[in-house]
Amino acid sequence: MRIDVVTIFPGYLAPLRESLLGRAADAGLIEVALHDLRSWTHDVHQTVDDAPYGGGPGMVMRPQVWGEALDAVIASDSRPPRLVVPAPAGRSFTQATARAYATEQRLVFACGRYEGIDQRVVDHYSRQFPVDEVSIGDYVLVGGEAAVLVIVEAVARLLPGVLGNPRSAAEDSFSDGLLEGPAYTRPEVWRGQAVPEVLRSGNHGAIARWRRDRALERTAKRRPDLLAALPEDRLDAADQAF
Ligand SMILES: Oc1ccccc1-c1ccno1
Repeated sequence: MRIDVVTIFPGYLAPLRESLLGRAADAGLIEVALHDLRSWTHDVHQTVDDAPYGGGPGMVMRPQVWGEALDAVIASDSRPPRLVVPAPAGRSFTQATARAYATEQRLVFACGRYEGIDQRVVDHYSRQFPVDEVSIGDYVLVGGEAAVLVIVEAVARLLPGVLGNPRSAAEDSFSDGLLEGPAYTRPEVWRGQAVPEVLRSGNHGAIARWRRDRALERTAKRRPDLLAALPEDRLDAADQAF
């Protein structure tokens, strides 16, 4: 997978070259290219924003600069892109979105700052490629760069060969629509708290049931919306207690 990120703060995306993602890039599983939006400005101040039409606070990022940048970046590789624009008003980015993005040949991220990017940029490219405005949560950031770090990590870890143990991605939270339950490791007792007996029993059936119950319990308590959204056939008779 090829990932391009257009931003006025390329340094913010340096973590994409670290650890898991760094190893994935070194193994050729993902190819990450960072592009400084200001490279496509033509004035001495490298202006990327302007006052919003209709007035109001803040500044809006100019369509001309974004158009030249995205034209150049998209043309730099033959793989068809999905353009992803992190935005507080975007559709929620979920594990399902991450799974869908993991099947793409190429993701091009446009990092907006200030009050966002002139809407005509999204409208223009939507006529040529799939374009998603996505939100990583109900809060406001200063720019899209942090959201790109979150999205790229959630997607890259699903790519074959990126995680050491492929079962991790298959069994982590949300993979079965539920939150993961509690996890334990040695020592058996820590500050007077013992690891639940069942986990040390070696009874794999009982362990699987206990883990399912803890996941259902935690999901019912913390994210009842996820439980309500589960298709009927995903809950068996033993699950009905939740
Ligand atoms: O708050 C933002 C500002 C710019 C770009 C993205 C965001 C955002 C907030 C939540 N998800 O994305």
